[in-house]
Amino acid sequence: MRVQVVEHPLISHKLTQLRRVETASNQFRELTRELVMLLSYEASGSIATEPVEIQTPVATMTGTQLADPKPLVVPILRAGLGMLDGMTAMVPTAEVGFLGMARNEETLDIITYAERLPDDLTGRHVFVLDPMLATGGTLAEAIRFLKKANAAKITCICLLAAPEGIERLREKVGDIEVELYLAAIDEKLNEKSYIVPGLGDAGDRLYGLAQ
Ligand SMILES: O=P(O)(O)OC[C@H]1O[C@H](OP(=O)(O)OP(=O)(O)O)[C@H](O)[C@@H]1O
Ligand SMILES: O=c1cc[nH]c(=O)[nH]1
Ligand SMILES: [Mg+2]
Repeated sequence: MRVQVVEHPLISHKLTQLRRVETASNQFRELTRELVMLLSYEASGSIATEPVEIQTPVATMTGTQLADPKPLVVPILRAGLGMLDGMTAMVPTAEVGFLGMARNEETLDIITYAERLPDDLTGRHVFVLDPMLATGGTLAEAIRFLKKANAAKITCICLLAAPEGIERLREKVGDIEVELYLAAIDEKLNEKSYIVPGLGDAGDRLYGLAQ
């Protein structure tokens, strides 16, 4: 698994604003959208393209377009939904599938309450969106679904990760090609498996209420 922290002054600035406890939900949503647009520029660097003949007002030329099969973007509900808009703005041909997952805050078990993915992902490049990689349980379970459907390549975009979660994910993903793009790797998990210093519960901060 390849892990890349995307370093850029705008990402650092916006992430710092996002972390602040006083940042309200509407601002949190806008910052999330902007951060995903910046991260997706790097994360989509290996997306497949093909040549296309076009006519400009002056001449014909061979240009470039995103190739088929179309990339699939999969936000993990709830919090990943806050990243969808920024991603589809940047990757206009993308199709969208959904995974609804919640971690039981006592046992840390993952409950999958919604799954709307194509049955067959053979040859498809899948982008998974979830702002937080804490213990790694949620992302590992999402990758298991995508592997089962035969995805060719999986690129995960997260805002924050804990080192413990990255290690767990590394052990779990096995032989499939997985990339992980992040705005930052934080210090650790606390006793409730929240990322420290983190930004709190991303879903609650985006949508303003508890599950
Ligand atoms: O790495 P893990 O330990 O599995 O934790 C990370 C998960 O926790 C959060 O979702 P949550 O379960 O709070 O659901 P929500 O998005 O509905 O708030 C977050 O968005 C990840 O999906
Ligand atoms: O810090 C954390 C850990 C899990 N889920 C979150 O939203 N935040
Ligand atoms: Mg939550």
